[in-house]
Amino acid sequence: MFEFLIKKLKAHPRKIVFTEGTDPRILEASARLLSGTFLTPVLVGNADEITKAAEEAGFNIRGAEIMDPAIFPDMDKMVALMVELRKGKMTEEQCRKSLSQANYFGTMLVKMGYADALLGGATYSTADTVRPALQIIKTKPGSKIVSSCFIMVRPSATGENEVLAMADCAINIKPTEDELVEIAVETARTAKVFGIDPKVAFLSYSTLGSGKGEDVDKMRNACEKAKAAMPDVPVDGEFQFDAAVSPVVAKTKHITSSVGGHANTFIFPDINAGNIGYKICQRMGNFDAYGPILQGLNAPINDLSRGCNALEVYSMAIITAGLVD
Ligand SMILES: CC(C)(COP(=O)(O)OP(=O)(O)OC[C@H]1O[C@@H](n2cnc3c(N)ncnc32)[C@H](O)[C@@H]1OP(=O)(O)O)[C@@H](O)C(=O)NCCC(=O)NCCS
Ligand SMILES: CC(=O)OP(=O)(O)O
Repeated sequence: MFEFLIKKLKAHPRKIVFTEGTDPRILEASARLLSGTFLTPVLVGNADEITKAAEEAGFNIRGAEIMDPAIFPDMDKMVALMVELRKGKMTEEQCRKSLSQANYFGTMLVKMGYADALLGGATYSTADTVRPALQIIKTKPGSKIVSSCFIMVRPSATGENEVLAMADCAINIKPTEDELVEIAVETARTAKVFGIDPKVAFLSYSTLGSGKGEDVDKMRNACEKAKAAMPDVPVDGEFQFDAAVSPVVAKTKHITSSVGGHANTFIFPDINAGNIGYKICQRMGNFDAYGPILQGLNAPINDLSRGCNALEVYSMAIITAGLVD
């Protein structure tokens, strides 16, 4: 599934920071990465503890770099840079304290060029993984917000994978109309990277006015703006999920566009719907969930679900570093 990214990495090998250096899933994924030569793990933590955890779990991590904030020789330089980047929002003392933690330290390793990418969140919550990136790395030029999407993959009977994109399931709690437009544009772009020809549905509890309410209006208005923002991509809504994916239901609910019944890129109204929706798909629909893949951030940093397994860590590491420009 991600061979195209491995090929890219083989041409330009990278280093990726893992903020949870002693987690067995991270160690297993690192061992697997080290058996290739395209992505070097940089494990954050105490070297003795990491080595012991790897030995106990039976994983060979020879070749991985280990970076321990407690003995990092350039810590003063790192603190000074973080104080400058936080522009009066954090004191030197607050920055030094933050940098003793793997999430902030790892993010600064990327900022300072010690590594190319970062993957965290095996035990850190999404908020604690993403906040340092929002504060230090910031949005890339042209983006107003950082958002996220999941690439959902399920093998089909034909042997071809069924691949969907879902957003925003992890970052923006209650996106505004304009934020939903930005999320849709970024998600259509991400979908294309993963071989999806996007058909974007704005989801709701209403299909084309069948239900009333502020949230329906928000999705309908955002959908109209998204159509204007990406005229070359099929976009439609507001749709209920069944009308978005079932051609029969789409016909019954009088949808005439090519998106109805055939959507593969889903924009949820808020994080409640998005997070619950992708997890239902993953746990009851047998989809593998890759993400949350952050969009609009000025460096390749990604989060994991704490429910992830080692294979998902391995794949997300390749996705994260493979998306380096
Ligand atoms: C992402 C999240 C952690 C940010 O929350 P927060 O840290 O409380 O946010 P704050 O408002 O204090 O902002 C912190 C910084 O991030 C920036 N920021 C916050 N959300 C942002 C976004 N979506 N895009 C870009 N920047 C953002 C703020 O501008 C601020 O920058 P500054 O400190 O330089 O001024 C929060 O939106 C969140 O908790 N989201 C849900 C995460 C979650 O639980 N997901 C479910 C499981 S995946
Ligand atoms: C993405 C997500 O839901 O993360 P977690 O399961 O860690 O909360």
